[in-house]
Amino acid sequence: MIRFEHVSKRYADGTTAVDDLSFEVAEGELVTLVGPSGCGKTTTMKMVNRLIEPTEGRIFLDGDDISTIDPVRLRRRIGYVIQQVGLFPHKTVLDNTATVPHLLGVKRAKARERAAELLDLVGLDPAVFGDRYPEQLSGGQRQRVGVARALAADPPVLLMDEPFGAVDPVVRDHLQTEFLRLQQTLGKTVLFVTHDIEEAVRLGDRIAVYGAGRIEQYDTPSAVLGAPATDYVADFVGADRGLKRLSVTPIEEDDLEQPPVVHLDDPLPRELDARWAVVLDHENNLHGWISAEHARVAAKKGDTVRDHARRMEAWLPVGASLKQAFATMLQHDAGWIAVIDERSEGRFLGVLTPARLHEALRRSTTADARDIPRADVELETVEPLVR
Ligand SMILES: Nc1ncnc2c1ncn2[C@@H]1O[C@H](COP(=O)(O)OP(=O)(O)OP(=O)(O)O)[C@@H](O)[C@H]1O
Repeated sequence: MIRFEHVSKRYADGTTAVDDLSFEVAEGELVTLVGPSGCGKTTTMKMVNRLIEPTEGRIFLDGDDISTIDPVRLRRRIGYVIQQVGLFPHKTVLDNTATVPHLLGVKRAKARERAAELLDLVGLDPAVFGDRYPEQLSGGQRQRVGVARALAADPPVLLMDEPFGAVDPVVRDHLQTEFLRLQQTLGKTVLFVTHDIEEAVRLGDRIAVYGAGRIEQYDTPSAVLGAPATDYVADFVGADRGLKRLSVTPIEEDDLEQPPVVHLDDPLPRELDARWAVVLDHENNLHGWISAEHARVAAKKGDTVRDHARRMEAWLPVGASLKQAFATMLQHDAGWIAVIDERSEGRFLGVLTPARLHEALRRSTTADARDIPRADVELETVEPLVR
């Protein structure tokens, strides 16, 4: 979708901002450009919508050499979101969002209707926010309007230059989550500039790690964290890259253990093979859990599992990250968490234990380019604890 071929940019004062850059972004892919200040990320991005012209090389959009496309027409195919959102202060939120389609000839009423849909999509109720002016919004809300406005003409490509850079970490986290959700439905081709490796890892299908004017590594978050190509990349992603890998490694079905299972309407078991069992309903959806000790001591004649099952607090859908799994274990002080299939209304798939979590983390980096020796000592497996 976007292809850079030997692109360089040298400014008049002799600064080489970008040096012989070649890379490709596939259709529907979200690529984050990450690196320290001044390494050429913004220059790279602005060359795509021709706000900056390269000194050498060519850039293709959907097979077309962009130097042959009129810049105004080119920019209609490309949404642009920047940190200083640049909303028109004298226009309402709705009119700000409707501006581009209206300029492109869409009737005003139709453009406003579409704008309302988009505001809804980015989490702003048009009935509440539509008539406000930009100064009546929080920083996070302004950024949302910026994203809605960039999407208004439904461009296939989005360029986003530190769009969430000016808001506090909590709002930023929300905006990232919302944007990922949005991207799942929209499937735009996105170039996203950030200097924050956490953000790059969280959002990117692939990450381009920049050194001065060059890409040092272009790969998936898991590969960049698990096998940094150079010492520079290893330093940039940080000594805690192992921890960061937790957030990009999903829980898979193969990671799960199968504990004893009982059903809601079963008679209460007198004996269990373990200290607890998972309780399922008649469709094998997760209901809760039951402790063997409790079942043995508290049971009265004729009790069923339903009378003694406890709610399951610690659970996650398959595909959630190992970081979420770890956080959930800590939050609920649980030695294991249940994993369900959300697509089939909560069918129980198995449980993730700390030992399995460790194995999954290993799986995420089968090869470590820097050959850091692994600790091959297995700890005694501790029996899972359930409170
Ligand atoms: N108009 C210009 N004239 C001369 N040098 C420039 C110009 N614009 C940018 N540069 C230089 O080009 C280099 C790359 O700048 P660029 O804005 O692409 O970096 P960046 O990685 O986006 O940085 P930041 O994260 O700080 O925004 C920097 O050294 C910058 O000083």
